[in-house]
Amino acid sequence: MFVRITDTSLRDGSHAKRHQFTVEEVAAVVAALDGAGVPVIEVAHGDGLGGSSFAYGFSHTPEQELIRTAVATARRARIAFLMLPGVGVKEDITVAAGNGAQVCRIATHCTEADISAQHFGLARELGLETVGFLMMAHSQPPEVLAAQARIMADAGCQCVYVVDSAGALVLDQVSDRVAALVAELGADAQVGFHGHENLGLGVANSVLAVRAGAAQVDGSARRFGAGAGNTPVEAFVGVCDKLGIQTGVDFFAVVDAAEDVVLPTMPEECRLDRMALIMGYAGVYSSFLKHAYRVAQRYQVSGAEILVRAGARKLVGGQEDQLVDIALEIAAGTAL
Ligand SMILES: C[C@H](O)CC(=O)C(=O)O
Ligand SMILES: [Mn+2]
Repeated sequence: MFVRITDTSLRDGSHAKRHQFTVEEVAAVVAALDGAGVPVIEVAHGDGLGGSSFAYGFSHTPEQELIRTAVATARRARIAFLMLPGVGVKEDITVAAGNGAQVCRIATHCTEADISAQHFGLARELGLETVGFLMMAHSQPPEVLAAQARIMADAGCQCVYVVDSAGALVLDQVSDRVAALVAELGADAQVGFHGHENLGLGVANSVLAVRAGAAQVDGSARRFGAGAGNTPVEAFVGVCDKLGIQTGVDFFAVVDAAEDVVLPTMPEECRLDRMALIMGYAGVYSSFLKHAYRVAQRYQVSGAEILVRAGARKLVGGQEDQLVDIALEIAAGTAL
């Protein structure tokens, strides 16, 4: 059994770093992960191409420059980028392809796959490999996700990911969703899994995804990602070795890369603390974490309560501004 790993430290980790990656950091991380045999490395603003903005946070360095750096550094790894239709535009895909990126990952909320069709079409015309992200996958049952995956595959997506954006999926809930996509897509497209650590299940969930038929799995060195971070790629590689699942990644080299190269770029370790746990428990989009801290501080209300209410409202990516509404409600004493 083989699973292809994509490391997303330089994209999902961008949330945890408030999008402040430098060219030097990207070059160092790509060199280390590529040297360890990680086959795909994702580089972009945390919210994908075009994410650098007042709403999501401005990047330190333009993402296309970071992509060029990654492409120039990698010897074996394919460089991937993420884009959310509406945050980025098709021109961003063309520019990234021109900069040498090879894998185009298009993310939509898990009931909105239809907005990805023209982006997959363009990516395939440009000769890019295509991956689709069905975000907030805990919020829909397997059959709904499978139907959405079909829309992406028919539009030219070569691997549809079950994306546990909130780190809310628990064990069999991953297997069931991945299995439903595998049954729906058959030979038309692969299935992938992207986990978050908010309930401490990134590695276990990812193993179950592979056992249910996932051919691609995401992780981040040192868990560097939104919320409590992503599936720790070095631990996942070690567990795969023990289970006889081939990854092509050198365990000792990726452990060194995580500790010696990725960790120094992190503002702090991604923690499984109160806020992160509440995100997993309440089903809140992991990238809301830093926004919730900021809003809680500004309005002097409980960040934990903001997250509980965000979960109850079933907010989706792009609704970051509603965290302010929630904080004002809490400050006004409005009941949930
Ligand atoms: C834009 C999001 O951060 C994509 C992602 O990694 C997720 O939903 O999880
Ligand atoms: Mn993520």
